[in-house]
Amino acid sequence: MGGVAGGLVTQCRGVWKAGPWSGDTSALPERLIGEVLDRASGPSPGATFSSGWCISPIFQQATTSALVVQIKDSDRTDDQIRKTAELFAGMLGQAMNGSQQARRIDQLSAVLSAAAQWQQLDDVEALLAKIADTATRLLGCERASIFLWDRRRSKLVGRPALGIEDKFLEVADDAGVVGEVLRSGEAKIWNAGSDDESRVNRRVDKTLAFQTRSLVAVPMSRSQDMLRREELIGVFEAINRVDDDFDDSDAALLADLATHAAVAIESLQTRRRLVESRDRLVDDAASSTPLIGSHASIEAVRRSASKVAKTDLTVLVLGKNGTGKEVLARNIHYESDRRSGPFVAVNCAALVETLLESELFGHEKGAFTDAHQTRVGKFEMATGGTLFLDEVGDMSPGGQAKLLRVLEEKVVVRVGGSQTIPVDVRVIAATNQPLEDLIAERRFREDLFFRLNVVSLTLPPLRDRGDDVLLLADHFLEKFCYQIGRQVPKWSPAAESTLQNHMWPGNIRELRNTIERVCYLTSEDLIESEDLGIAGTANNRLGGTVRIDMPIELSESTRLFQVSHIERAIESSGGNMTEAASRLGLHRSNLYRKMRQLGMQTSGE
Ligand SMILES: Nc1ncnc2c1ncn2[C@@H]1O[C@H](COP(=O)(O)OP(=O)(O)OP(=O)(O)O)[C@@H](O)[C@H]1O
Repeated sequence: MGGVAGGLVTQCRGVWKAGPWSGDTSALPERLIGEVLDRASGPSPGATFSSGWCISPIFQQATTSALVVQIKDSDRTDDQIRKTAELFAGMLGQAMNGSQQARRIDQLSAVLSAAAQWQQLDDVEALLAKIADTATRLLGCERASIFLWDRRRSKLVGRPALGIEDKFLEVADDAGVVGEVLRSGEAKIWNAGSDDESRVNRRVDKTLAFQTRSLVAVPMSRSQDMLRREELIGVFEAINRVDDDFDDSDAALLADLATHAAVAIESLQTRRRLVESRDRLVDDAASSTPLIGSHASIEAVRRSASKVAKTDLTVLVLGKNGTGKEVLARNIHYESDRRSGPFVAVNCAALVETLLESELFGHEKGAFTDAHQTRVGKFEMATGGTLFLDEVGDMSPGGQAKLLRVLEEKVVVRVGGSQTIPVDVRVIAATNQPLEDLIAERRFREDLFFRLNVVSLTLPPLRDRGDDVLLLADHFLEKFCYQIGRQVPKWSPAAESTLQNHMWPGNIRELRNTIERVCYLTSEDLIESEDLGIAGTANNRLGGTVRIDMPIELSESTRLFQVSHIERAIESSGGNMTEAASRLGLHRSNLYRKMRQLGMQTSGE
């Protein structure tokens, strides 16, 4: 074309920049270029000649450029020069658009792959550091920082702290460029030299011994709508682009990162809150079933339970009714790695044979007449946790065969279904019956016994636990008094010796029920022996009436009578529920139902 200087000129935030450029740039006709571009319209505007320059505009998605050539001593006609300039401008525009698009695609895929990695982190500090790291790399800048908004204190808390180890930086939420972003909900760019110096919070630079030359900051929000202030969670800032000033394409890239970063931060915080509240619930549940007792036999059981808790072995807990088999099973569960999973208890004796199968393994809709809905069984419910099978010795032969299969294959098939469902469950079984005798009588499968009896723990009867009776009595007294808001009374020496001398055929459950009754029915500061209402005391309930200090309604006294009557039957049957039920003229499962109706504690619930 005969030009002596020329090349590409691009407008960057109001300033013209030449590059690539051949020749001297000092004479760049900035005003003329601006005028030509202001006038130009359409996708391929023609070239303009003026004052010895040929200017051919190039419009792209994000930037405005022009091919600019100084014309001197050309032997070509104006028309030839114009056509050539337009041809080159068109080609350049296409090439630039293509490379811009390719760069954008590269950036977006880098953002997506970074965001996928962020989702896997479960530590907030590590996540923020990783996000800042990604931004620094993708924007080619020196630092990136996330300012989380502490609305209550009107502060923006910078994390990670712009390069200072183990510290964080706090600024007022209306200061500097980040403050502007928070106020407007819009991206802001600041470049030294071309932008107003007073916009930058230099106090931060001083604190960090750092020199900010350029920065871009975008809002971070839970919603796509950045103007919804209530959804803003902070500001994402990148500082000092290494090779250039920041421009709109950097702001767009940072905004993409900010969208994904906000989602990752929010979901991690939600996950953390959920985990914290779950842990609190688990801790509450664990502390609500303490294994009280310091007798040597209990200490030994406690030690073995702690050891076995760390494994996934099946445990068989042996002991008479009410000795605390379920409490021990819960303790093993809460000491194990499965503690955040469910603890599901099933009383095998409380269910008739036909129901037990569907209770344990679930059933499909229509499997039998009453199966109106598909129902998940206890095995499935306990997945990830522990299944406590109480009174396993009372299981029917059919139930035993199915249980054995599940323990061996670790899959269940719902009643009426054909699909096998994998279950990851630790089984703790318990019984008050001598399983060896049941095996000899062919009432319990030997192979199932060996499956269950991998580790066995035996709980002694309460009468063999010495001073544990008093420890447990104090524990229950405090618990029930707390429940009804009553000052904790004291035991008279005679009451203490009655507690210690009683045989406790119903074991800890009987003790618990006795103390509960005492708490509700007496009001004195001192509990006398006869208040206990147990066999051998002057005014016991076996011999006559329970002493009641407080006036109570007829329905309540009827309930108490029934409770007392059932307890008496259980006690005099030595805790054997089948025998107690037959003494009361009830089927065993009906006795359990009645006990539940009366608010009595039955195990396996
Ligand atoms: N060591 C203990 N510390 C505190 N409370 C206990 C302890 N052992 C048992 N209990 C309480 O005694 C009652 C009976 O305990 P649990 O149900 O665990 O006995 P069990 O042996 O499983 O009874 P069953 O044989 O009838 O199923 C419950 O109220 C339980 O909270």
